[in-house]
Formats: sequence, C-alpha cells, structure tokens
Amino acid sequence: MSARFISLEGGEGVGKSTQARRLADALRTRGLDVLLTREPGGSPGAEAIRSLLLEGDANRWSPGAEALLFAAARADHVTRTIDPALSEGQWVICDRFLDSSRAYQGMAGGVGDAAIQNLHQIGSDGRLPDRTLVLALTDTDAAARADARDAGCPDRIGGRASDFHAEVAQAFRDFARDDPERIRLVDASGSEGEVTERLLAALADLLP
Ligand SMILES: Nc1ncnc2c1ncn2[C@@H]1O[C@H](COP(=O)(O)OP(=O)(O)O)[C@@H](O)[C@H]1O
Ligand SMILES: Cc1cn([C@H]2C[C@H](O)[C@@H](COP(=O)(O)OP(=O)(O)O)O2)c(=O)[nH]c1=O
Repeated sequence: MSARFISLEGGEGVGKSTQARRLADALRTRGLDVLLTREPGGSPGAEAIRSLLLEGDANRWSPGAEALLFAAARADHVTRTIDPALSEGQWVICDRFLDSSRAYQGMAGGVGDAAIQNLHQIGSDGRLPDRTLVLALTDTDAAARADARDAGCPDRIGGRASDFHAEVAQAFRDFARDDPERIRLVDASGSEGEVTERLLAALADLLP
C-alpha cells in the first residue's frame, strides 16, 4: 500500500490542528509511518514566509501578493518536505494546503480560482492530496472555539471580518460539492474523539 497525502481544511477554529494530531496518532497506532506538517510552513523557508504572512498590519499585502507568498511557501514545503516524505513511504498529514489558498485568497480574497491553480502549477507542479477532509462547523461554533483559543488576539488573516470567514466556509462547501472524490465534508461538532472517528471513516477506502 503506497503512502498517502491527506490534507485537513476548514475555517478558523473548527479543530483542524487538534484533529491533525489525533489522526496522525490514530494512523501510527495502525502501524503507519506518519509525517504531520502544516501550512503556511512545514519547511524552514516556508516557516520564514509564514511570519511575513501572519504578522503585521491587516493590509500589509495586496491580495495578489498574499497569494504569491502562500504559493511560494507551498512550493518550498512540497519540494523540501512533502515529496521527500512520500518518496520514503511516509503518510503525510497536512494541516491546511492548496484549498486554503483557493478559499481565502481565490474566493473570499477575490484573486480567483484559476489564478490560484496556475500559481500552484508553477510552484508545486499541481501536486494534490489523495484526500482532503474539510471540517465543517457552524460559523457561530467555529468562532466560539477560535475565540476561546486566541483570547481575542487572532492572527492577521484570522482577524478579518465575519463576512470574509463566511465566504471562506462557503467556498470549502462548494469545493467538496464539485470534487467529491478528493474532498469530503466531515461534521466537526461533538467531542474530539467523535470527530476523529468520522475522519477515519472518510479515509476508510485509502487505509491498509
Ligand atoms: N471537538 C472539539 N470540541 C470542543 N473544542 C474543541 C474540539 N476540537 C478542538 N477544540 C478546541 O477548539 C480550539 C480550536 O481548535 P484548533 O484545533 O486549534 O482549530 P483550528 O486548527 O481549526 O483553528 C482549541 O482551543 C481546541 O482545543
Ligand atoms: C495555508 C493558508 C492559510 N491561510 C490562512 C488561514 C489562517 O487564517 C492563517 C493561518 O493558518 P492557521 O495557523 O492554520 O490558523 P488556524 O489554526 O486559525 O486555522 O492563514 C490562507 O489565507 N491561505 C492559505 O493558503
């Protein structure tokens, strides 16, 4: 059974980072070698770009410049971290990937999906996950979880208006509808353990 590339997606506070860790543990328990990584970041160059993206003034970058920086970070992450791990037979679980750029910069940010896909083709040879799990929660519940975690101090993009985040959530739902083989919506309500079980069920056809 070959290694698989899994991404976790969704808006702020839905539980992606929590579930990325839990899913990695669950797969390790099944005997798989797992690399847990995240975006923006996941390689030294991409982590340096992460601070440029998440710190500073709300209008620090134009939408286009922001999309280019995310694409550049992703290109480094794919080349230096993700591709080598997959080549060595490791399963890769990535906390956010291309679909975040499609939702945040492409749809909510107005850059457009075709432009984001073009940048991904140039930077990362169009590399796609084998399965993308979108954690879905009501906007109110997600905002409550994010507020409890961030104590009123979100990062540069997390702090955008609620309309922006509603557009992001809608974009993820549209992506899942348009590409049901790769992208699955998973109910993120309930306990952490319940959500992990749903994620494993959404990966059942890929698991050894
Ligand atoms: N199933 C859950 N039920 C209640 N709280 C949760 C659940 N999953 C995560 N949390 C909490 O919600 C907050 C946001 O979770 P996190 O994993 O950081 O989300 P994300 O990475 O999607 O922004 C954290 O404080 C986390 O402990
Ligand atoms: C990967 C990626 C993240 N982002 C944003 C989403 C988040 O607001 C921010 C950082 O992501 P992250 O640290 O995962 O935040 P959170 O845990 O709150 O979900 O970067 C984009 O706008 N485009 C992208 O391509």
